[in-house]
Amino acid sequence: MQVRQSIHSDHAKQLDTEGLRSQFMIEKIFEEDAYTMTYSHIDRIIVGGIKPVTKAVAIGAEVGKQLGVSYFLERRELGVINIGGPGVIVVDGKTYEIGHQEALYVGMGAKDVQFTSVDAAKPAKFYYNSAPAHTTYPSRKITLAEASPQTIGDNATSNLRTINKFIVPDVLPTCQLTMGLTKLAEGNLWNTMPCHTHERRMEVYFYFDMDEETAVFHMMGQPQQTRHLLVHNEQAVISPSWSIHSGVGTKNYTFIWGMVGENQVFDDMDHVKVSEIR
Ligand SMILES: O=C(O)C(=O)C[C@H](O)C(=O)CO
Ligand SMILES: [Zn+2]
Repeated sequence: MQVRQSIHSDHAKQLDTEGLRSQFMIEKIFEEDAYTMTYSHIDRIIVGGIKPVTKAVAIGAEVGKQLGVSYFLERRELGVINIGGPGVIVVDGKTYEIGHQEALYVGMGAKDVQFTSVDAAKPAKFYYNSAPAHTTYPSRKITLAEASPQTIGDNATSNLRTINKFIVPDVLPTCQLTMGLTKLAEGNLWNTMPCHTHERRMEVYFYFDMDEETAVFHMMGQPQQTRHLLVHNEQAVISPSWSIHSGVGTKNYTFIWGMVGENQVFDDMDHVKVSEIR
């Protein structure tokens, strides 16, 4: 498990490229037949990927020890979105078939969660976020059709995109976690511009569906102290509450956003005018 401490905006604005990358980027999300796990002190979100190829993968008791509990989800909830081939998740004996771009919410208290791929030649890639929880809400699969899609932006501003809200209060109850998947239309490059902050929630962006020789310039920092991070395929960025989170790609791409914090109101954003960004 990698641990990232919270970071103050006054500290962040002093950092060079390597400093920014080591604080905010998660460069490797998927490893074959294993899980990865990054624990951020910012709202105590956990971020990672699970890629079973030849065997089932579970987040086992070893993590319970690091979290000070006896198993991973003893005091946590989990959101998973599969960006790979068809997969299966078994939660305490109950089987969920999770296809490409389908999601599973797992409520607090699930003891045994096993991840497998249906076809080793097209392995599932389960990207996940986990947040501290106070009660158990029912585990549930969410399909893309159920994910409350919203198409916004415009070709003229190169930001036409569809936001698929998988894990939001309109779809199912959770303690604090919200997650969704935003897909940019072909020829469109900008996400979340005009940009925003939300002091009440942190957010993690995970970029994927990117070709080898493409990149996203992810914008971060306070609105008048912006910096950028160069992101390649299947890399994630931790965005503290004080930071904008927006990006422009050299080609269209898809990303998963996950939020944890004070409220779950998707539209509760403090928008920043483009003319006011520095
Ligand atoms: O494309 C977008 O705009 C988004 O996906 C926005 C994120 O979901 C977000 O920042 C929510 O606060
Ligand atoms: Zn946001």
